[in-house]
Amino acid sequence: MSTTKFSLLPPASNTTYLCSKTPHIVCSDKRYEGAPHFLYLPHGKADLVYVDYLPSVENVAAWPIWSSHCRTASSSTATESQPPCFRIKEIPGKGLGLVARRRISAGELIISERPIYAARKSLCCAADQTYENGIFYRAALGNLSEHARTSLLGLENSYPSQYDLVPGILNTNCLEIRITPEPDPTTSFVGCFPTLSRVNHDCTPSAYYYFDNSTFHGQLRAIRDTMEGEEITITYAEPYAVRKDRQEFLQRTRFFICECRACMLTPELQCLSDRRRENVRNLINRIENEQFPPKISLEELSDVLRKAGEEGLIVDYARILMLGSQVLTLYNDLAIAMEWTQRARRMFVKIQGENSYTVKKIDDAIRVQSLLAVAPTPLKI
Ligand SMILES: C[S@@+](CC[C@H](N)C(=O)[O-])C[C@H]1O[C@@H](n2cnc3c(N)ncnc32)[C@H](O)[C@@H]1O
Repeated sequence: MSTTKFSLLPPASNTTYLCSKTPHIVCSDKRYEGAPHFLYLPHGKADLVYVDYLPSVENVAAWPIWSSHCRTASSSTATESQPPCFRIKEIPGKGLGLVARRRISAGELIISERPIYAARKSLCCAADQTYENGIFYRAALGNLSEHARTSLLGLENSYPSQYDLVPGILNTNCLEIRITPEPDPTTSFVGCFPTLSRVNHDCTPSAYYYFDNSTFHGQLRAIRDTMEGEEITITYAEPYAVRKDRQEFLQRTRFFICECRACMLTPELQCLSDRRRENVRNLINRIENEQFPPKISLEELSDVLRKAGEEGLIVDYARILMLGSQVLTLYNDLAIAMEWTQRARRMFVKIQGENSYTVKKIDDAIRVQSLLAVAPTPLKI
C-alpha cells in the first residue's frame, strides 16, 4: 500500500498558467494550443479536480450543482445520521477493502461519494510529460485542498516502479464516470474516489458501482444480501468473460492474480462456469450489437437467463431480462415480455437506483408495451 507522505515536486519545467480565477481553471501547458486544462471545484477549497480540454472544462464549470451543494472532502454514506454499513480493513492478499459491519440487503445504497479526481481517459500531453515523470498529474493535483490531496495520495499504487507515484495511484484507482446524462460509447471518463476506490474485485461481486451524472456522485449498491463480516466487492472485468480472459485483463490492468471462488474452481467446474459465461456473453452481444434484435426463442432466452443466475451474475441476469423483453415484444408473447420488463425494472432499481438511465429506458419500454397491449391489431413481424 502506498503510504508515502507526499509533497508535490515542482515539474521539471512549469508549463502551467492560471487561465481563470472564477471558475478556477489552470491550463496544463502554455506551449501548445489545445492543451488539457484543470478545473478546481468548488472554487476556494477545491476537493475535486476535473481534467479535460477547455470547452468541456468550461461546460462542467457552469453546472448548477457546484453552487447548490458542496460536499465536504469526506465521503458521504447512504444515511448521514447512521454509521456506515461497512468498515475499511486489511483483506489478506488484497490490501485494504470494504467489509460489511452488519447485514446489508440487496438494493441498499452502501455509499455515495464525489470523486476527487475526474478526467477524460485519454488526454494528449506534450512528449516531455510522461507517466514516468508524472509532471502532468502532479500539476493537476496542485490546487486541490490539502485534505483532498492527502486522501488521494493515500490510495493504493499497484503500478510498476517505472511509473511515477501519482499516475500510478490514479490508474490503480480509477472507476468509470460520465459527464453526460446518457452513456457516450465514444468517450470514456474516469474518476478516483477516497472510499469507493477501496472496493476490491471479485468475478461474482456482491455490489455494483454506478456513476450518477446528475449529482456527480459514484454510488455503490449491494446487489445481493451481504452478511456481517463479508467483503463488499465489485467487478473490474467483464463479468461474463471466461476465466482466462478475466485473469489476463486483471493482471494487465490492475496487476493482480484473482483468486476468487469463480477463479479457483476444479477444472470440470471451471469448464462449466466458462461455458455458462460464454453463453451469457454471446446472447447479450447478439442482442446488443444488432440494430434490430434478432429472433431468439423464449426457451433459449430462459436457458441463458438461468445460466446467468447459476453463475451469480446478477447484473447480467437483469440485462438478459431487459434485452430478452425487447426480443419477446417484437417476436413473441407480449404478456411475457411485459412480465420480463417489470422484473428487469425491479432488479435495475436495486442495482442502479430509481433514477438511473437504465431504469428510465425501461420505463420507456413499459410505456411502449402498454400501448401495444391495447392496440387493435397486434404487431406481427
Ligand atoms: C482500486 S484498488 C482496491 C483497493 C486496494 N486493495 C487498497 O488497498 O486500497 C485496486 C487494487 O487492489 C488490489 N486488489 C483488488 N482486488 C483484488 C483481488 N481480488 N485480489 C487481489 N488484489 C486485489 C490490487 O492490487 C488492485 O490493483
